[in-house]
Amino acid sequence: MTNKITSIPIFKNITVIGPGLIGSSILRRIQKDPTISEYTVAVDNHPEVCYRVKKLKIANKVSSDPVESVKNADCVILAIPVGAMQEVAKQIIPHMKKGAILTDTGSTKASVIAAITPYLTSDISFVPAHPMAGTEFSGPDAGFESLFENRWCLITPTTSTGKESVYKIERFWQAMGANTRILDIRHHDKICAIVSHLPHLLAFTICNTADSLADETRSEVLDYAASGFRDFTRIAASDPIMWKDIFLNNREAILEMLARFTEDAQAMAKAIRWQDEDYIVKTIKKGREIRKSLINNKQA
Ligand SMILES: NC(=O)c1ccc[n+]([C@@H]2O[C@H](COP(=O)([O-])OP(=O)(O)OC[C@H]3O[C@@H](n4cnc5c(N)ncnc54)[C@H](O)[C@@H]3O)[C@@H](O)[C@H]2O)c1
Ligand SMILES: O=C(O)C(=O)C[C@]1(C(=O)O)C=C[C@@H](O)C=C1
Repeated sequence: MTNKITSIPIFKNITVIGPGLIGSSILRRIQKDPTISEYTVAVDNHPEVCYRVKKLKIANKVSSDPVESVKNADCVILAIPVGAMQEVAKQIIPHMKKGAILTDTGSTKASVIAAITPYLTSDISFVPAHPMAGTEFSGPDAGFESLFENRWCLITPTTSTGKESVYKIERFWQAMGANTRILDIRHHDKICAIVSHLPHLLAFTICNTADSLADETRSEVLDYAASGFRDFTRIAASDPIMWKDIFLNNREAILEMLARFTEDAQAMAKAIRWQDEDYIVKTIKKGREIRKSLINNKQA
């Protein structure tokens, strides 16, 4: 059965490969707004994910066969870990419909583009995209239809991405509730290294540092964790496969941002050692300003 619509949908058939947190949130939004797509197929290589998506009734069809599932799609969305993009793209592109759009939600862009481009044919337009929204949870039960509401979706076209397909993917993400922005590929990876990848690296590391403390101190960390440490543990609870893939696929930008951060942390250490009050207060004030502007931009 297809979704009931009252106006021409952006896409007739959408196939989502990887209906986890991001993919299932997309499917839920389409279910709520059938002007996005008339018919949806969800594909996953984990039987338990297929089982849950069927139970949740968030797609018209659920399958474990990517090749069969892309044949009728006008738009195929890869919502899988960035390290799995190449293998899946290689498998599906030869079976996609002429004129169809291939897009993704991956957190790194240069590596995903490099992985997919060799398999593209002239009749498939690839529109790389990255919704800047998520949580520390993963899997189909973690998704929700308002996940992308008022968040940014960054689109990084390549030199061969058609203008018309970029426009369609922009409309698609706007229908998801997001604001869209076109960004240069390398610039995207640099920005995400500082606003997303480095904070996760710090969160994973601080939890490991706390865990490697002496036994009695470690148990106290857990007993008395105030909100500072607790906030780090939220993002440190994120999926290991997804984050291993992100770190290995945006190496240069992450290492550059980590080096800059290390220099700044050293400067702060020096200020504490020499009791440089001005430097310490100036640094803290900058943090407060950033928090205020996030709240003003409705991103906090
Ligand atoms: N979680 C976030 O906050 C967030 C935000 C924005 C973008 N992203 C990106 O979106 C993508 C999906 O992230 P997520 O959080 O939804 O992950 P998730 O783990 O919740 O879902 C990924 C799904 O892909 C499936 N999968 C993995 N390999 C597959 C394959 N070869 N074939 C078919 N299915 C496969 C998994 O079984 C899983 O159901 C990733 O590239 C991630 O970097 C994540
Ligand atoms: O909000 C969170 O918990 C997230 O981890 C979401 C988050 C982020 O770092 O902001 C994670 C990865 C993305 O690619 C985009 C968004």
